[in-house]
Amino acid sequence: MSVSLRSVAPFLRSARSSFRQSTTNPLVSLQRQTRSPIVNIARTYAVYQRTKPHVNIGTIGHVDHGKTTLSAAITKRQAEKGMASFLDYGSIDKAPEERKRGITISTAHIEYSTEARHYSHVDCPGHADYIKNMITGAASMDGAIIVVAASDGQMPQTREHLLLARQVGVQRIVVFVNKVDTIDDPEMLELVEMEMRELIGNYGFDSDETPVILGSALCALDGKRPEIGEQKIDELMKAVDDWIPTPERDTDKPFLMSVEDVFSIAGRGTVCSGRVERGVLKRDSEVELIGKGTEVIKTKVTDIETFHKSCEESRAGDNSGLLLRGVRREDLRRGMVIVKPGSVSAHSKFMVSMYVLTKEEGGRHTGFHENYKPQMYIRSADEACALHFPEGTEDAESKMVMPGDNVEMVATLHNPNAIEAGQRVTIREGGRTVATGLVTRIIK
Ligand SMILES: Nc1nc2c(ncn2[C@@H]2O[C@H](COP(=O)(O)OP(=O)(O)OP(=O)(O)O)[C@@H](O)[C@H]2O)c(=O)[nH]1
Ligand SMILES: [Mg+2]
Repeated sequence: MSVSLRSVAPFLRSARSSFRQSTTNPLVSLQRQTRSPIVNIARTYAVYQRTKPHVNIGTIGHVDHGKTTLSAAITKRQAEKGMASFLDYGSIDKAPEERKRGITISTAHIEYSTEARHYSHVDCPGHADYIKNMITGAASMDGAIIVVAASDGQMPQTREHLLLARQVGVQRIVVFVNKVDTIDDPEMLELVEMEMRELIGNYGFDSDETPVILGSALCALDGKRPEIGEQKIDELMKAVDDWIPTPERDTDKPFLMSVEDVFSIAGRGTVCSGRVERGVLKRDSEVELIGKGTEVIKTKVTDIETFHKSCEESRAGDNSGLLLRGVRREDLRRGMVIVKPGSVSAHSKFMVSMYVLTKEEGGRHTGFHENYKPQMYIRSADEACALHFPEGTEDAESKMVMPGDNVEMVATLHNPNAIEAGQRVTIREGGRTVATGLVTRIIK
């Protein structure tokens, strides 16, 4: 009995590539095309640092509190240690120019290292841009530095950014209380720190253990008053190294493959092909199939083929075909997921934070109302859905969502599917992308 999965491979490949094209997220591809000089410098530099664990972080916080100044100061300090290229304020704050070219890149991507790790750092210029970048996936953050000016204390965007960081799955943050050069009264500084600890606690971050560093980004950048300048940048980077965990590698997570195609091979059984999103699966492992209504199908993977060869295991990033024991072809369809038992369940109702594309970005020309019914693309699934305003929204009946808006809505799927908080989705209608979204909370 040795009919190879290879016989279906050519078909499998073409099916997959055409699917890819149809679901390529326009935001992501735009982002790829937009190469700023900063990114290129950073790339050249990054080559030397492959050996260190990589972490994505960024500066967030209220307008004018010193995010860009701090970002520049970090590169200056790390450059002095031979672990970055110095980027001055002007080269980081290129955002307005970049903004004209594409919709995602209104943030500068900066790279540097510490002794311990390699960082990609995003300096988020403004509120709306930050939200858009987080939702569209242009900026992914494993941790964040929240900047708050001692002269102002916490402001509306300090709170909104904390909330959004939490919603997109950031578990730990470090607080930098900036502009302490403008404050003479030590009690005032203590108060700012206390208030910040309380605030971050309200948003679910650890109020006691979270490091809070008090310093001046401007002094660090200008090489003045080292006790509140460069020394504080060193303390900040130490805190970031110690407090923000290195993200779990995809291969360490529970196995998940999204089904793109299903075949039956005479004499062998049913094969599902797709790209392995995370985890590692060994041959003869038990798995569950999720996405056929609320039913969970339990089965076993009796053979694995990756890159046209039968193999012992399939890992994150592989395109694999999995031979499933005792499952009928009719029970399977594209969009279902094959997962490690118990790791994922199907849901039909959840909150989704969306960025609605403008006409120029290829989106709708007009707004939409309550009970809007587009298609939702979730991994390889294409599901009918309905969007409603959250309960208690004022004037929900007449309210409109306009192109360019950020909005959080309740999505209801016609067919339940494997959904997790942090999952990115695409909202499409009549073959074009209308919005990109991020699942923030499961309801049902
Ligand atoms: N006195 C003092 N001024 C500072 C310090 N850090 C930044 N500034 C000043 O504060 C202003 C705003 O700084 P930015 O770094 O542009 O602030 P930002 O948070 O990036 O602002 P947006 O990107 O517009 O949200 C600038 O004039 C800086 O020179 C500091 O430590 N002390
Ligand atoms: Mg800025």
